[in-house]
Amino acid sequence: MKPYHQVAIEDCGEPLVELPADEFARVDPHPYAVLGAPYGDRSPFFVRQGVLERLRLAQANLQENCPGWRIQIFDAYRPIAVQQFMVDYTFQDLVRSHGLDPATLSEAQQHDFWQQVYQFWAVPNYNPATPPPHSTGAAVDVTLLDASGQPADMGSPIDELSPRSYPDYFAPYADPTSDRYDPTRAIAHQNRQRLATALQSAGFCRHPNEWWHFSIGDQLWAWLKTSDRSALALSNSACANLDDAMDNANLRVVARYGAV
Ligand SMILES: C[C@@H](N)C(=O)N[C@H](C)C(=O)O
Ligand SMILES: [Zn+2]
Repeated sequence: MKPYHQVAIEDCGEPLVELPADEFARVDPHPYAVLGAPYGDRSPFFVRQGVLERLRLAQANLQENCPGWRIQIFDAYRPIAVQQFMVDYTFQDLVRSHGLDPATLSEAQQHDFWQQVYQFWAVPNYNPATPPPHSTGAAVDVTLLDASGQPADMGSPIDELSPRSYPDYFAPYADPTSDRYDPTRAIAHQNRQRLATALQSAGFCRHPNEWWHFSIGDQLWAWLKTSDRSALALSNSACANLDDAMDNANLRVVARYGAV
């Protein structure tokens, strides 16, 4: 259990809709589908209706600051069976990358490797009170394409199990007055900030360990909102939109999207 699983869920019933290919760039072929992840008749490029609207806003925000740049969708909706497949795949891949056989690990080794996996991946939990973020249709893994359509340098690939994935990992190298200044790493930091500014100004929250993972309306989002003291000072208005989904009268926060 993560702390954000304590947040209550009241599914608002918004449908899953496909991210229009003419509006949002996609990573193609889809990296998990290529591995054989069991999507059935669902596409990974679906989100809840309200999340699509916020992504449109995020891309417009991005293009105000960086004309011609686009959000590229790496992953969005993920059935729980796909979450299970990817968690198992990541565990096996990690173990093998250490020259070990997953079938012959000691208990201590298994524990250590699973901890590394779950620092970045959510548990494939079928309990409707604690769904994995992507299984709610509220979470997206995204990066940027620059004005020439090339992937922006973000400093490390999506899904890398390493500290380089932490959003501010390159911040110490980005200050031109510091001895540690490094122009290449500074660009990666700037691009991560561009991405975060675009998404956050549209209402998304970023995963604390992953520069690419953003969500709105799920349990992690609601939990991060309660940690934000300024959010608690919002007026007690009706739940007209996602930002107002917090019930400020008793400081309780409700996630709007359950697993679909
Ligand atoms: C690892 C990454 N692709 C991801 O989506 N992580 C989050 C936390 C998840 O599994 O929901
Ligand atoms: Zn994610």
